[in-house]
Amino acid sequence: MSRAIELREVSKRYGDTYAVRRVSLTVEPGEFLVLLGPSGCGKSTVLRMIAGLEDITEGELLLGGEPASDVLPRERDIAMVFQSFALYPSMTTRENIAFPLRLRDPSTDHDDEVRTTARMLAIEDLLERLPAQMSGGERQRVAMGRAISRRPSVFLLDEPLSSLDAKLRGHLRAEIARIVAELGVTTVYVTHDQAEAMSLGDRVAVMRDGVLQQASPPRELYARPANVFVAAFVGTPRINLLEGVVHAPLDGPMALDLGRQRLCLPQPLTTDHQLLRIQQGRPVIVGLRPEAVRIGPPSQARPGEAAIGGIVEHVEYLGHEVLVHLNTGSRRAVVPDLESSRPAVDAGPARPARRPWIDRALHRVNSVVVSRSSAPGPAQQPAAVPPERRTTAAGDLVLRSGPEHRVRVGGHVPLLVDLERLYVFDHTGLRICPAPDRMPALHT
Ligand SMILES: Nc1ncnc2c1ncn2[C@@H]1O[C@H](COP(=O)(O)OP(=O)(O)OP(=O)(O)O)[C@@H](O)[C@H]1O
Repeated sequence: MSRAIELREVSKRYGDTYAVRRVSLTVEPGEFLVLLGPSGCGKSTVLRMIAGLEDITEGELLLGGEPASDVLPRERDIAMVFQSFALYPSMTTRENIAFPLRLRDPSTDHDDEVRTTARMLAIEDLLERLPAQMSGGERQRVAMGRAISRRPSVFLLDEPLSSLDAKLRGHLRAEIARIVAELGVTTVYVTHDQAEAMSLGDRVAVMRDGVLQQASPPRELYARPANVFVAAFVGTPRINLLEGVVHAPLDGPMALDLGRQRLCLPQPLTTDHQLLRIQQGRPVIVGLRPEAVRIGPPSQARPGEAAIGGIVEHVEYLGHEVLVHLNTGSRRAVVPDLESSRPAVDAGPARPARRPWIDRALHRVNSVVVSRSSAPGPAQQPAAVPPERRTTAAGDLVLRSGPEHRVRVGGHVPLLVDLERLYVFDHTGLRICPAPDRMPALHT
């Protein structure tokens, strides 16, 4: 039987510091929920509170609809697997898997249950081995076997794959998805690896600094991130985030100023774009996923695409695709918490400050583009990101392209931006385009 897990306004405080703040979240019976976030955001603490290994400072936990905050860990019918495979070194696989069963019922022979579990995990040929005689991946399978052998109603996994190499991680990830689906048990899985989270979870709950940011199915998380942090944490390469200013004159087309270039919003305006009008003159963060920008001249623009230009700074050939790093003369918006935990994707080796040829080339691009769209004056420069956090790294935009595109470092390329895939976040980081499902009240 699997049970629902419900956290109601749950907080955890260590001394004066909150590790988890007012998290409310329900995991439905049989659901696979992934807790995702950077190191130190409180994921493991949430898991440990569900398991009863940490007391809840404020709020309430319910298991299967029953208050459980004060229930002893061993009475919660929960199994947990940690990053480090907690196996008894002197016990064989068979004995390790049988151990929790023997604890519950010492008088019975549990061989059938052990065999069923071993078959499910494809470790039947390891039953007589000791942990020291197995690889990391095999040991982690045995640890899972031990956790699931007594068929818990809730299964908690804390970064179970993080100490394994990439190939094994990919393989075991698929195995975990299969096993959990087969068991049909309510599962909470902690990771800081967004690809792992997106591929495993029925829903992914993103945390930052102890606070739950959004809990949604993976597709929704990617397509409709609630805020700039979620947008940036999910997706590889990371979404391009640029400082911008909304330009919405009463008598002309609306646009987003990106420093030296401007994205003109296509007419007639979509409802989402119309709603940006109230941000006139305000600094915003413009988000463009790498697949929302393509190389192409203005003459090839499809409806809904806007033309800009950029200088190629770095090209990553990945075989099936090419990532092109460009300098468009915009400023990258920096999202605190992300920069240290997840480095900008494959931006290549650290480079010195902008090279002279880039300045010359940018001057050429900008003199063309700016003449089309009167550059914003200093008063219009966005202040969304404090100057001390602004990055001086060259290259502000990454686009994903087919391997057939051959671009030259230092070359100027025309770009087409799909404005149907445009994201805009306000100065607090909340998504305002596409408009949020629940619009905030207007303050007059
Ligand atoms: N026993 C403790 N005493 C004091 N602070 C703690 C304790 N345990 C955790 N913390 C703090 O609580 C915060 C959340 O920790 P937690 O382990 O839940 O984060 P996490 O998201 O799981 O990180 P990681 O991915 O690195 O494991 C961190 O700032 C951590 O330093």
